[in-house]
Amino acid sequence: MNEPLLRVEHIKKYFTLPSGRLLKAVDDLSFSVRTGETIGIIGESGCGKSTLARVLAGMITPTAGNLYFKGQCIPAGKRNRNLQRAIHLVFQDSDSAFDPRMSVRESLKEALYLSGQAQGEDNRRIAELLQQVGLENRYVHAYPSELSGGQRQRAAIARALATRPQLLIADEPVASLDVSIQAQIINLLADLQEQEKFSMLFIAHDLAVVRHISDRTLVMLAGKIMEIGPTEDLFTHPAHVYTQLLSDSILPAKPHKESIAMTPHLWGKDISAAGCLQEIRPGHYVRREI
Ligand SMILES: Nc1ncnc2c1ncn2[C@@H]1O[C@H](COP(=O)(O)OP(=O)(O)OP(=O)(O)O)[C@@H](O)[C@H]1O
Repeated sequence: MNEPLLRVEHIKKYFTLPSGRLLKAVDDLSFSVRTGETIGIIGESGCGKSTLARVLAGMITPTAGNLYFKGQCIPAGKRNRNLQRAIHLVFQDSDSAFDPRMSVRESLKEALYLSGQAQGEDNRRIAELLQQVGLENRYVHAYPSELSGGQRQRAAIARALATRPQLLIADEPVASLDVSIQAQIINLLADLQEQEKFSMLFIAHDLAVVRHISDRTLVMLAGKIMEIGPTEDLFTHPAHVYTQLLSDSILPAKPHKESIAMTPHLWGKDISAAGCLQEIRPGHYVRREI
């Protein structure tokens, strides 16, 4: 069997809060990302999606666990430039993703430089990137504040593409955009993935979008995987009670802070507690109590 692009093995990320309490934001996650596939990651606010994204993108060091990129172990906190180029994160808030003092051209140039691409090629490559993301060339000298939210997100995607990533992690990439623009950006990401053949982790609260764009879907609760499987199978026959609640929209997409800690205890027992993932259908795993 082919080695997956990325193998995530028993990754944990714990934070020590000022009160001294240990917050298990990501708690022993294991899964693989295959070349060219999109995995949607869903789960209510605070379940650890962004923390997982930041660990995978090398922005924070995991408390424990291992990552393997194309079979090679990536030592925690020791990411080289090749890997930084290979895994790229696109945030929800494209505003803060840019240096406000740098024009679109300067940001793209910097990304090309950091990814070690030939400098004489800059102008051609920048024009090509802007065209790929549907941003008119006249915006090349614009500053982030001069762009609309949708244009800024296109520029952020162009910058991600500049490094020719093999894995793009999109963390709520359309959440801050007008509804009318959201579909454009989603379709853009899907088209680019088709062209460039990168793998994608797509984090979103909007289940319809995840269902539309993902080959497989991973459901998180309290830092753990509750269910992972082929998207259509998972949405049509959700096997974990939490997935059923999410897909029936019984749980609000963005719950109040107080309800976050409540959810695992909805039925008087902790549905995210111990247990292990069991395969119920080919490639479809569900957390079951031991
Ligand atoms: N640097 C940090 N220090 C302490 N706690 C943190 C830190 N970063 C995240 N957390 C906590 O870890 C938990 C998971 O946060 P995370 O942002 O990963 O959730 P999320 O599922 O992405 O939420 P959302 O959907 O609202 O973006 C939350 O309780 C959050 O408050």
